Formats: sequence, C-alpha cells, structure tokens
Amino acid sequence: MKELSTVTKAMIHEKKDVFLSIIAGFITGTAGVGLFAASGYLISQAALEPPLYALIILTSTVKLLGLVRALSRYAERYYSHRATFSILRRLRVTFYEKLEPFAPAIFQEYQSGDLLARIVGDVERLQNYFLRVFYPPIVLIMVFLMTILFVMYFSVLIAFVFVLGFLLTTFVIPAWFTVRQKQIQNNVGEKRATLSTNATEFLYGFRDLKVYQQMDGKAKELLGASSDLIQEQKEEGRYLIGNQAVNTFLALAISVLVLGIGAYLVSERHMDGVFLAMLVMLAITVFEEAVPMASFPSHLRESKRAAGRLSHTLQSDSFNIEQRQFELSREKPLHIDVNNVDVQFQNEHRPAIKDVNVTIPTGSKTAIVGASGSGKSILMALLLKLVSARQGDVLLNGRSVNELTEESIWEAINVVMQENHFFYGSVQDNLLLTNQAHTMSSIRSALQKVNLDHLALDDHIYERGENLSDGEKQRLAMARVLLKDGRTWVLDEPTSSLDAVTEKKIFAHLWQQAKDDTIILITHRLTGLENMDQIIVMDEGNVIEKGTYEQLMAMKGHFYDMKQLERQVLSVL
Ligand SMILES: Nc1ncnc2c1ncn2[C@@H]1O[C@H](COP(=O)(O)OP(=O)(O)OP(=O)(O)O)[C@@H](O)[C@H]1O
Repeated sequence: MKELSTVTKAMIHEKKDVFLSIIAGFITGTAGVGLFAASGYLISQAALEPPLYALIILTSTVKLLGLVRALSRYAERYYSHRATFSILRRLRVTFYEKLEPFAPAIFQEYQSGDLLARIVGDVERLQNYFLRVFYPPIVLIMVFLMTILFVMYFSVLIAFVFVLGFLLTTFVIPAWFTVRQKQIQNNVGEKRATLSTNATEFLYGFRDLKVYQQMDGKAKELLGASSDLIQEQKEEGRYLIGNQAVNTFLALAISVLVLGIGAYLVSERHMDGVFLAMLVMLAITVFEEAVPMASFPSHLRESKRAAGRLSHTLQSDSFNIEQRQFELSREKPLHIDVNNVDVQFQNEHRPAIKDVNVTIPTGSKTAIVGASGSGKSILMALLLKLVSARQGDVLLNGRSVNELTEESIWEAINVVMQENHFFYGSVQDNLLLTNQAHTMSSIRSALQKVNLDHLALDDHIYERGENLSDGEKQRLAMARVLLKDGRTWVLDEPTSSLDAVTEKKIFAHLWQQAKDDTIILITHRLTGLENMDQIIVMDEGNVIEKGTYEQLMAMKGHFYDMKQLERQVLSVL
C-alpha cells in the first residue's frame, strides 16, 4: 500500500471531512436499515390491531427515520465530495510542484501525450480512493455490526446467516471477480495510453497531415484506437455489472433464507411472529448496502496503479530531487567535463551517444561538427540537463549536473536551439523573456546586431512565430540570447538559415561580446573554424576526432575529408 502514501497523506489533511463523512454514512446506513425494519414491524403490528397511540408512535418513527436518512445522506455526499475535491486539489499541486523542475528530462522518458494522459487521468482516478475504497467499507462494517448485534437479540441463527451473507457479498464474490477482471483492466490502461498518444500526434501534426493528404489514414487510426478502448471499457463494465448482479441475487437469496428460518422459528414458537417481517426487511435493506462492494477491489487496484504510476514518474533516478541542492554561478564562464557518457532513449535499442569524453576549458571556443544524426544536439542537451546520461557524468565547474538545480544551469548558459519558440505577443515581449531589466535602447541595439532593425518593438509576433521566416526566427533567437547575461554560450546551428553576409556580421558581434566567455557552437558549416580553440568531430554517437583546425587538417582524418568535400561542393556551386 506504500504507493498510496501520497494520497493517504492528502487525506489526513482533510481528516475533519473524512470523519464527518464516516459518521454521516453510518447514520444514513443505520437509519435506512431502521426505516425498513420499523416499516416491517409496523405492518405486522397493524394487523394485530394495537392501540392507536402505538401505531402513531410507529408511523412517526418511520417518518422520522426517513427524514434522518435523507438529511444524513445529503451530509454524507456533501462531506465526502468536499473531502475528495480537496484531496485531488492537494494531489495536483503536490504532483505539479515535484514534477515541474524536471519537465524536460521527463519528456525524454515519456511521450508527451502519454504523460499528459497519465497525470490528468491518474489524478482523476484517485478520486475513487476516498469515495469508493476508503470510507464505504468502514461505514458498511459499522452498519453490519450494528444490524447483526440487533438481530442477535431475536435469533442467533438468523444473525449467523447475516454474518455469512456479509462475508460472501463483501469479500468472497468481489475477490472472485477481481481475479477475472485483472487482465481486462490492464488492457484498458494500454488502450487509453495508445489513444492519447494518437490524439496528441493527430493534433500536433494536423497541418502536415493535411498537406501530405494523410488525414484519412491517421483519422482511421485514431478512431480505431478509440473503438478499441471503448470495446475494452465495455468488457470491464460487463464484469462490474456481473459482480453487482451476483451480489444483488445473493442478497435476495439471503432474505428468502431469513424468511424461511424465521418462519420455522415462529412455527416452533422460538420467536414471536410479529418480528418476522421486520427481520426480512432488515435483510433486504442491509444487503443493499453491500452491493457497491462489488466495485471495491477494482477501485482499490485502479487507485493503487494510478498512485504507483504517478510516484514512478517522480522516482526515476534522474529526477532525484534530494541531490539537486547546488546553484551554478553565472558570473564565471563554465569549465565543462563530459566523462564517459552514454545516452540511450527509452525503447531504443542503440545509444544515441556512447562513451563520450570531452573537456571544454573556461573561456574556450569549441565547435562540434559531424554528420546529421551524429549526436551533436544530444551532447548539447546533456549540458543543459534536458536529457540525462544512462552512464557517465557531466561536470560543470567541477560539479555534477545531477547536483545542480536546472534553473541555475539555464540561467548560466545562453542557449540558441535549432528550433526556438516564440510566443504570441510583441517583439519586445519575446526578447524580454530572458531578462526583464533591459532598456529600450539595448533591445534595439540587439536587434541591430542581428539585422532585424526593421522590426519595431511593438510589432506583433503570432503564435510560434508563424509570421516570421526561418531566418528571422534564428536572428530573433540570437537577439534574445545577446540580451542574456550568462557567460557560457551553447549555440546549435544558430545561423543555418542565414546568408553568409548576415551570418558573418552576427558572429562578429558575438565574438566581441563573448570574447572571454566559453562558447560551444554546433555547426554543419566548416568555414570560419580556423580560430576555434578546439573542434570536436562526432560520428554515429562517438567523438572520433578532437583538436584545433590545424591539428585536424594535419591528421587527414574525418574532418579533413569533410572539409575537402565541402570545398568541392562550394567550387561546383
Ligand atoms: N527523443 C529521442 N528519442 C530517440 N532517439 C533520439 C531522440 N532524439 C535524438 N535521437 C537520436 O539520437 C541521435 C543523435 O541525434 P542528434 O539530434 O544529437 O543529432 P545531430 O547530430 O544534432 O543531428 P542534426 O545535425 O541533424 O541536428 C539520432 O540518431 C537520433 O535519432
């Protein structure tokens, strides 16, 4: 049950409402049973023509019990739902606060649709823990105990039948159905995850699917996943209803048995016949209370699985919050060591990068080159803690990234990624994402440095920068990073869509602003690398060459071949 510890803790915070729900539930159950028992007794007594005052007392008791039952049912629903919503709110906040700092690394492990479905669905599913798993059995046991004690006063044998019926309807039958339901619930979980992944892909890829006229195929896949889920849910529902039907049937059978035994006891003069109808009504009502127990095991299992999945997301070693206690200073350019690092993505059979060893000294200028897919961006993502190493370690200023808070890393490093996000808003809003403390003139000067001086600061940028060309997006991203005050620069092909003249101008500003800073530049172009302190050449996830431009050219290895090839291509053009 340790997976349920978080939800149990959240429940303890709501102990007042939990307590009130149990008390109100007990009063409802007892009043309901009492109401029907009193009705049975009233009918029998009425046949014996008792004094009028006795009938008035009995009918008043029945009415009073009906009223108490209605009021306490309302109170039970009110307190139990208030407790549930407060528990869910607490869970959402707790879960979000724990998860939020690790969001990029988590996306390495889970597809976003799957993760979203997990968080939303699993937290929702936990509402059943309190409403259907925790307090109803407590109420049920209390009501049954009360009823059995009451029945014992009239007949121990009938009380024994009640105990037997209680054990069967509450434990034995639900347990039998649980075993059969287990596989179906696994299937439902799988189908739900498939559907949410398909739905996310469909939504994100909507435009491309339209352009490539693949909508119909994808829509069919999505509908297929949806009907698979519906099918499994139907099957799950069938088992649940089956269990409830068996429980209801058993409750009726027990009532008939009580009637039979009662009739025998009355005929043998061991019991007064006036109580017979009351005992039968008692049996019918109290076993009605046990019908919802049919869904208890499946709700318990589902709650455990949901809580387990939620805590699993947080417990992965790479998200170990305890270790992250150190802050990285952004005053000083970083010294970076990558030691024997392997990165392998989930469900991939080969590592994306393997046994990588790289040292990037403070204030040095490093270029990372290599064919597409050779692992350059993964290396950069490692430094930024956007992916985590399966093996080996990355040290920033001598401290493992695992011990550093993500915020301090992201603050210390000025990053331009291959694809940069722009938000709906003005040019100024998008530039000030990095640091709000810039003057208008420094923002304009950043725009000038990247040849975007034709943009006004209040010009509109559409969602995801849709009204900008690829080159403009790259230049805006460069302007944004030029406004950051980190002393380490990680630039992943920041000028790949730009013409050579603009590229040269931007780099001239960059080298001037960052002359003492650590710079890592990922690039496909091999021109302008002569002044780099080191060039790292990657191929198929390995670092295959390292050195200055002269050293690599003298080596006549992979870099030399790439350079020759580039020269040939340029001469043809
Ligand atoms: N999220 C991911 N899941 C699985 N594999 C991935 C993921 N991201 C990258 N890879 C794999 O890792 C390898 C290296 O990718 P990376 O993006 O580092 O290449 P790159 O050298 O930057 O390429 P490019 O120059 O085209 O940007 C590739 O084989 C890629 O398929």
